[in-house]
Amino acid sequence: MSGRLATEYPAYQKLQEIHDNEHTRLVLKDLFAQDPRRFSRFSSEYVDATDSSTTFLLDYSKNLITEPIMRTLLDLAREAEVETYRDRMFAGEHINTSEDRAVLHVALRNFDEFKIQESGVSEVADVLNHIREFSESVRNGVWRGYTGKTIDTIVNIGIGGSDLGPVMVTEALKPYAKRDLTVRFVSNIDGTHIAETLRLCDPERTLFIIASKTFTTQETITNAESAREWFLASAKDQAHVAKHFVALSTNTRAVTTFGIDKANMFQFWDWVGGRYSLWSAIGLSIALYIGYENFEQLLRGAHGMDKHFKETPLERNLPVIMGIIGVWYNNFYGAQTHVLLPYDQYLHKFADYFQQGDMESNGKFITKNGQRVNYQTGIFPLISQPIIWGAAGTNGQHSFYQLLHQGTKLVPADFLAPCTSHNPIGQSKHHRILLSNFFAQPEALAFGKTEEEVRKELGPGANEALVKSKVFEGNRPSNSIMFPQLTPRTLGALIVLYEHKIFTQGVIFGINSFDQMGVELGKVLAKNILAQLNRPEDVRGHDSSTTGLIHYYQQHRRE
Ligand SMILES: O=P(O)(O)OC[C@H]1O[C@H](O)[C@H](O)[C@@H](O)[C@@H]1O
Repeated sequence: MSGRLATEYPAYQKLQEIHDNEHTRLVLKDLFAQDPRRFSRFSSEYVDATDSSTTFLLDYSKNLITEPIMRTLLDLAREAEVETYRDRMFAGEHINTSEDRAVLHVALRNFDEFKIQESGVSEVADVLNHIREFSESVRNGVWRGYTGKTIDTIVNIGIGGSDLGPVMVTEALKPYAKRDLTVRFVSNIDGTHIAETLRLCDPERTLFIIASKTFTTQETITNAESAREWFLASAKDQAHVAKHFVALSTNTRAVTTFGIDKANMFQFWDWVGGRYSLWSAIGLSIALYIGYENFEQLLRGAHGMDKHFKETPLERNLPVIMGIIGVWYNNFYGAQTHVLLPYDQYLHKFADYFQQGDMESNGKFITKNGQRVNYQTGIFPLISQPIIWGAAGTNGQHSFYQLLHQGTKLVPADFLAPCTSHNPIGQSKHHRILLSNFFAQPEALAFGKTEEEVRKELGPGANEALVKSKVFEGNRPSNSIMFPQLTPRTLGALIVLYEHKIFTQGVIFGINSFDQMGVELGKVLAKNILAQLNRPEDVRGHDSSTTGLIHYYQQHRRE
């Protein structure tokens, strides 16, 4: 995050040389054959410092790496000053330079361990208490709606970071949920989203959480207004809003202007980035759904990984290891994407969540110093940030895995799975089948199937084209992450593993991972266009394509 171009570091040049000279020899089949200890050399078990049941295994041995490569990647991390920037983050320095803000999501789950000085940090415990009291009163039926009935549905209205984290975590931790409480999420401005959600709600028993850091986001405010209108159509009296609407925000004035009582506002602070906010008041829907104790376990699991990231030497620091291996593929192999493959249905929103986490953090072409990251040196463009995608369980195997195994693109993958399912139906028959796939896929990707093996299988006289089409070249890298069971605490640790991986890569790339200037232009243009939609003669200042599209809409609409 010094803002220097990654390519300027001596270790970067060295990595380029290693790649140029050795990449043809980096063949997983050979690397494993040459070194019987490869698994133990390149795998590590994480154990939470204060709770030994929070643990996972990271196996990164099926990567195109050797010890000298890892050493040089670690040199790169050191030259980029990953440790210094990490410490500056934890110290509350304003490392988000473009917005002149501290980056302190770590303070939300700190439980007073690290000393952090920044205004608002001392209020974290109070907000957690507020979350505890409120969630308990809703869950135990003390909090009642305007007709005296208990709440049975929570509707979180928010978008981006005010939606994706709670969506992912409430799905992931469903086994811990109070099942007579339903949680729903409305994010899209498309009226269909709120309309279809409200169809499922009873105004007397629904609690709306308006989640927006800024409380100015067009989608959220518009959806919130529509929800209030829908609610008042039944409740009639504005005074009843207080029992059914609460806000999560940093913007007290906008919340009260909307008509939500300050007492029903859960505060957070400008040093919490949207995509790092599920640990803040934005997690209220999580606490309501799984209970405050479980929410706190999630935070404690997150804190454990913070401690690991802060205190472990780089060569054993798991987020750093994942980060530098990612840099190896993105920058030296020209990999353009990274796939997240949780073999756990409860994690089916994991990739969606990290699409924002990773791509909104690091999808930037300008360094902190305002230089353009350089491309097009050598064969591969130096693409510094991957596109994140993925799907849960074996579904992907029946869809896009064809490309993973035999396509022309290198797609580094992370496989994740629990040893024990929360649903051991059929005496865990399902889970054993699931896991057999979790073990098989990385193996197939790494080691493939040779032409010789195919020939043997097909027998003499086999069609040549058929033989070729059945060959798996292998050598496709992956990480595998296994954990005993998906608990709140383990989930907290896993999310933070990725958060700090993203941090590490952002520092190496020299970019500011904590602003999001790239989302602004579209918003400004949409505002301008919204004012022009009524009449064709108002449509001005656009290219012919945009003008043509708006005119088509104006001709065909039926409103
Ligand atoms: O929480 P809000 O202020 O409503 O912001 C919601 C989202 O919108 C913005 O466009 C940002 O790109 C996201 O980072 C943010 O999470």
